[in-house]
Amino acid sequence: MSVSTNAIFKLPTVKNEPNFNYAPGSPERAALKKALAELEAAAPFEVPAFVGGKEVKVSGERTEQPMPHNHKKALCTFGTSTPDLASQAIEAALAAQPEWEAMPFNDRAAIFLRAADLISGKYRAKICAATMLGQGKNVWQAEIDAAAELADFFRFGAAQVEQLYAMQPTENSPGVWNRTEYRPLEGFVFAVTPFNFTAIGGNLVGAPALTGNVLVWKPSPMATYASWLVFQILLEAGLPKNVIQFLPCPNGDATISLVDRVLSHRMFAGLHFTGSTHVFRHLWQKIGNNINNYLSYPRIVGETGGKNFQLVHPSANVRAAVTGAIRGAFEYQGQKCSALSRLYVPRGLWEGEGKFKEILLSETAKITLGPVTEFEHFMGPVISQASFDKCLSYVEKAKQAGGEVLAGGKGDASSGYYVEPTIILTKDPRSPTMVDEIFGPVLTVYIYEDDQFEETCKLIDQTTTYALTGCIFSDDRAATVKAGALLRHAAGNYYINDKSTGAVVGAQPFGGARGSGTNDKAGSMSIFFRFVQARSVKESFSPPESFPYPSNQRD
Ligand SMILES: NC(=O)c1ccc[n+]([C@@H]2O[C@H](COP(=O)([O-])OP(=O)(O)OC[C@H]3O[C@@H](n4cnc5c(N)ncnc54)[C@H](O)[C@@H]3O)[C@@H](O)[C@H]2O)c1
Ligand SMILES: N[C@@H](CCC=O)C(=O)O
Repeated sequence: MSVSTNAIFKLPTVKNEPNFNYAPGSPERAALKKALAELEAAAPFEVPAFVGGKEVKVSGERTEQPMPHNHKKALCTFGTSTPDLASQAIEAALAAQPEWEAMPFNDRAAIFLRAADLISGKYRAKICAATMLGQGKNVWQAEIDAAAELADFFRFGAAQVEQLYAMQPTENSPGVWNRTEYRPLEGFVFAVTPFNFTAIGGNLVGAPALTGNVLVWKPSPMATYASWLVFQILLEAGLPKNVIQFLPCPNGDATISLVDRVLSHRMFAGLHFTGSTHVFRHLWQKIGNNINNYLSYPRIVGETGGKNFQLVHPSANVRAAVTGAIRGAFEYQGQKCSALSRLYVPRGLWEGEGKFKEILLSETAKITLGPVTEFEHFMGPVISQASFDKCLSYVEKAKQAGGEVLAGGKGDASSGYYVEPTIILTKDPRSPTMVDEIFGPVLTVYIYEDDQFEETCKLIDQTTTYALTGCIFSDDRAATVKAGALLRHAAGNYYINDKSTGAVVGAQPFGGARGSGTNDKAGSMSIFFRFVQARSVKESFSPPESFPYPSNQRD
């Protein structure tokens, strides 16, 4: 319920956005093909910065966001937002704050509900097409991200903030009314967003804005166009033009200077980050170094890397476990933070006719790689040359560590950044590809002895610094219970007889602990606590008019 001047409103009930399936002949498939053709024909788009309610053409060298499946062609170009522009952006955001935080919640919520409808309706094909061309997703991966998850973040976000605001003190002594007011943070929030999910970019700005915060948004250079579209949709939905400032910037020195300027501002009130662990730690250190400059202690929210596991128990349904492994490791080319990259299989299930290895390899051999515009491919390109090189360098590292390449291991970056779905068998459970986040389609398998199940759980728990996602396939309830306990701290999102990826807003709040982030659970009410400053208000209807207490009276 939300309070306006003359009524208490109740938000409409929200539901997860149903997925389109894009089957041949379906209207959504035709609409998507049309959107892809239109974007390809019109690209490269020029994406400006947006500061103080206006587009700003940034002068100087322009950077391209290439299409990963056809990297000679750019989807968009953008300039380099400078530290001075960042300073202007902060002042513009701060100037917008009083009006935005004073807007009744139901009106803020209505903007995000309307944006969700624009995403799932009018702009569905366009935002999916932009995510496919710019971030190298196939149709299904774009649909579950840019259409469904983004709409879910905005709709569930509104409902979760409504729930948060409804959390009120339960105790009121006679003549007293106690209330809690959830104020936005005093200052601005800085959102630094990753390339791999259009929805995450939207949520990193959307969650703080829903709770009345103003923002400076530095999108990923590799997702600039889709981020710009999300921003345009929010404006069309009625977001006041100066609540979010949009600052595109290439990686490297330019980003470092921009970030330094933003993080040294006295009114910096919160960081909403998703990306790699090392960048997050670096930002945290900078914030620590500036701690004496700030008006308040900034809220630091960061969801970061993973080295996600799948544990197969000897009782497991092998076909289900293989399917979980293939989808978990190779969908979106292993570029989900939740992607599977270390697989533990018991020796008794591994080798032989109809066993795990045979099914895994024969199914993987059916995967085709190709341009995102050819809908039949299960896999597409990785995001960049750097990612391509990283994947192949890890294949070499695995070989040097004694690993055997069972499938893939090669790539071709001549037209798009294609890395084959790669499966490595290792005898060393702490070899580099079992420990480091690669963020590509490289899966390493370790075979454990069937009677070493508990030891293997402990090994999984202690192998990496990450604790993002993990799953177990088991049809033995006692083993499932045992693993659940031994792996309690090894993953923030844990799945039983399901793959390690695919968390849904409202259903599986997302985030990991240890080196994987602050685990503030995107997609749940918890995240909104980080972007409010509660104020407790006590109102006395009959305040006392003399100071002594009864205990002060003489006997
Ligand atoms: N845990 C999660 O929920 C989650 C979700 C998605 C992605 N991720 C993680 O994100 C990573 C992949 O995304 P990415 O490649 O965009 O990550 P990244 O860390 O390279 O970039 C993230 C953001 O930080 C910016 N950035 C890069 N270097 C910077 C620096 N020195 N100073 C300040 N900002 C800098 C980038 O421009 C981008 O906006 C993976 O590690 C993945 O696991 C985690
Ligand atoms: N929420 C997504 C992962 C987002 C990270 O990249 C999943 O659960 O697969």
